[in-house]
Amino acid sequence: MDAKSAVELMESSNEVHFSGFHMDGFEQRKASIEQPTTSETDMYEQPFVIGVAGGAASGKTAVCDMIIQQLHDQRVVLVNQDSFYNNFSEEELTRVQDYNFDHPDAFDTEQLLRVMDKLKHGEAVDIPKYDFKTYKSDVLRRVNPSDVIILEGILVFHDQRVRELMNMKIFVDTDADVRLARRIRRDTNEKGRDIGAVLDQYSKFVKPAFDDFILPTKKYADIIIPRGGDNHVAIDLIVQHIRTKLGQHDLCKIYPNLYVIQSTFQIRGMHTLIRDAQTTKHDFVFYSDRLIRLVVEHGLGHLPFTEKQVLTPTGSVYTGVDFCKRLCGVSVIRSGESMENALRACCKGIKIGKILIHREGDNGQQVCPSACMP
Ligand SMILES: Nc1ncnc2c1ncn2[C@@H]1O[C@H](COP(=O)(O)OP(=O)(O)O)[C@@H](O)[C@H]1O
Ligand SMILES: O=c1ccn([C@@H]2O[C@H](COP(=O)(O)O)[C@@H](O)[C@H]2O)c(=O)[nH]1
Repeated sequence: MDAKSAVELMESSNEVHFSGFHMDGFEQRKASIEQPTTSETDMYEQPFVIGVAGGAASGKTAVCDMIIQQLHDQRVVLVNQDSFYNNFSEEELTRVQDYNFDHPDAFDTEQLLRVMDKLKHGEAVDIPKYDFKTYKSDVLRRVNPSDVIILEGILVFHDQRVRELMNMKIFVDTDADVRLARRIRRDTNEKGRDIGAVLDQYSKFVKPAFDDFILPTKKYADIIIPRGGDNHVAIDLIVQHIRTKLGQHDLCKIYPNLYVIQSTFQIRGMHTLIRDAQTTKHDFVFYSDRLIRLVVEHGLGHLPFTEKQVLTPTGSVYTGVDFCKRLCGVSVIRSGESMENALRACCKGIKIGKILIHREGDNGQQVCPSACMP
C-alpha cells in the first residue's frame, strides 16, 4: 500500500473504528481495508453488535445498563427483543394467560432482522415499545444509528441469522431460584400481575421454555456471566474489550508502530467542524491547531524516557520520569509544516529540520530531492 492509499483509507474511515481481528469464537468481519475499491456510498462504519441472552429476570437489563454506563463516551443503543413480540387480535387478548411468551414463535424475528439491518447500515429506525400491561406495542421510539448496538432478550441467540449479526455474545447465567424470586417481585410490583398467575405461567411456560430453548443457546456465547450485574469484574473486562475493538484502526494492522488516538466526542466534534464547508477560516485554524496539538502530545508520549527522582517543595521524594533529550523534529515540506508550531509549543527549544518528498514517475516511487537537518 502506498502513502496515497493509506491517506485515503485514513480519510474514509471515521475516528471510532472496528477491527477485523476478533477474540476466538467471535464472528470474523471483513475489514474495510480488504475492499479499497468500495464506493463512498457503501463505506459506512459497521457498528459493534453485542447480543445479551439469558433467562427471564437473570439480570440481562442490569448488565446492559452497566455496559452502557461505562461506555458513556460512545454512542450506544439498546434494542430489546420484547419490542418484537407478535401483536394480538382483540379475541386473542382474552386468552392471553394461555399464550407462551417464552417460545421462539412469540417473536417477529423477521421484523427484528429488518430493524437490525437498518441500524447496521447507519439508518435511523422506529422500534415499538412493548407494554407488559396492555400486551401491545403501540408506541414507537426513534433509534438512531450508533457505534455500539446491544440486542437484549431471552432468545436473541435462537435464530442463526440474528446470531450472525453479533460481534460479541454474552449469556447471563443466574440460578433458577434467584430468577424466579426476582420474577415474582418484578411481575407483581411492575407488571400488575398476581402471584398465582406468575407461578402458573412459570411452571407452564417459562421453565420448560428455558430448558428447551434458552439454555441450549448458552453454547453460542463468547462470554458467560455468572451472577449478572453483581459481576463487576466480568463487566469491566467486557467494556475493556469493546473499547479495544472500537479504538482499533485498520491501519494499525499494517503498520505495527502506528498508534491511533482513542476518539472522544470532543475529537469528533473538532473533526466535524473542520470538515464543515460552513466553518470559517478562523475556526478551521483554531480547531485544526487543537487537533494537531493532541497529535503532537500523543506522539511525544511514545518517546523513550528515563526514570528520575526529584525533591518536592515539601521535602518528599517524587519518582517520575525525565523527557528524552536531544530531540529533533523533521517537517515534511507542503505536508507537515502546519504542525511545526504545536511541536515548538510542546518541546521547548526543539530544532526542526525540513525535508521535501515527492513522487516521481508512473510507479509512484518517492524521492527526496532536498533535506535540511539541524
Ligand atoms: N444483581 C441484582 N441483585 C438484585 N436484584 C437484581 C439484580 N439484577 C437485577 N435485579 C432485579 O431483578 C429483576 C430482573 O432484572 P433484569 O435486569 O430486568 O433482568 P432481565 O432483563 O434478565 O429480565 C429486576 O427487578 C431487577 O431490579
Ligand atoms: O406480555 C408479556 C411478555 C413477556 N412476558 C415475559 O417476559 C419475559 C422476558 O422478558 P425479560 O425482560 O427478559 O425478563 C419472558 O419470560 C415472558 O414470559 C410476560 O410475562 N408477559
